Amino acid sequence: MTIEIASTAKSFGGWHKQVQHESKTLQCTMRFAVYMPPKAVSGEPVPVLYWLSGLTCTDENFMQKAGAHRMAAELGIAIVAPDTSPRGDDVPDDPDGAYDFGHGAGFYVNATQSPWSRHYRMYDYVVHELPEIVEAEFPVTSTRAISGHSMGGHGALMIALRNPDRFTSVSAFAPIVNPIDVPWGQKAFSNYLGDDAEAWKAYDSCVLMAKAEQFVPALVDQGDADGFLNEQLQPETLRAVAEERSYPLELRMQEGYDHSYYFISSFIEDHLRFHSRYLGA
Ligand SMILES: N[C@@H](CCC(=O)N[C@@H](CS)C(=O)NCC(=O)O)C(=O)O
Repeated sequence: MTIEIASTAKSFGGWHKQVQHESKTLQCTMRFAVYMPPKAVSGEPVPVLYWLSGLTCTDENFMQKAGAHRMAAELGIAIVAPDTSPRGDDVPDDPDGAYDFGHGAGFYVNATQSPWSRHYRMYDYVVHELPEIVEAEFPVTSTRAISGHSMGGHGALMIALRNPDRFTSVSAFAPIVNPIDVPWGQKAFSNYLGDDAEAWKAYDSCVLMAKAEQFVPALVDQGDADGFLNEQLQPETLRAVAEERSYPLELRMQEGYDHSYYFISSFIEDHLRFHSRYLGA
């Protein structure tokens, strides 16, 4: 595997790098971002928090706007932020150019429907190819946590619920918890996965949590002034499942916060400290 370092910048004693590579899973050139804390830079392997961003994002939004580097440096945690979809002129996009499907909106699923199935395999990319590259190329351990925002919060919860042995802990900001039941999820899943809604359930956190046999500690923050709260996010549905199953979920409603990175940057320290307890960082 060949990777190319597209940019490097020192940050809080560690390094932020953008990494470009040919993805065999997604059949296109991809870029992801890595933050390496000072501990890793001095040669001691550190655990990794994978961050999955929301609609319209690239590898840049979280790294530039969340203010996570200071705490990751202090705790000795690496952060890896992939792009949110396959990219490039050969990768089909929403025919109307909508922001909630296609480029920037891979929804972390493996598409089964034409023309999406050739490139849109973000589930396999995040679960398998990305950690393989990161663990081969950087001074990290194979101890992993996962977090994300909105569509990426859906991705983080769903991936942790499906892979409890691969992640020590999961957290999310304003996640889409029940995509099979809300417009963003229904549009994406019907196109990527087809009309049979049974197939969608494999990617729905509420469905997965209801039948989970192994628990991954979970923290979710949700702003109550988030414009997407009632139509798209509906975290109370996940709370009800967690209570029913005695799942270790802490769901915090945060008064006055919206859907933006101002909200994420206000609570990212709590999320990093939460993960560090399980990562053994
Ligand atoms: N209408 C908005 C909806 C998309 C949106 O709110 N995206 C969130 C994730 S769901 C985001 O993180 N946007 C990028 C940013 O704030 O940097 C847009 O086009 O930006």
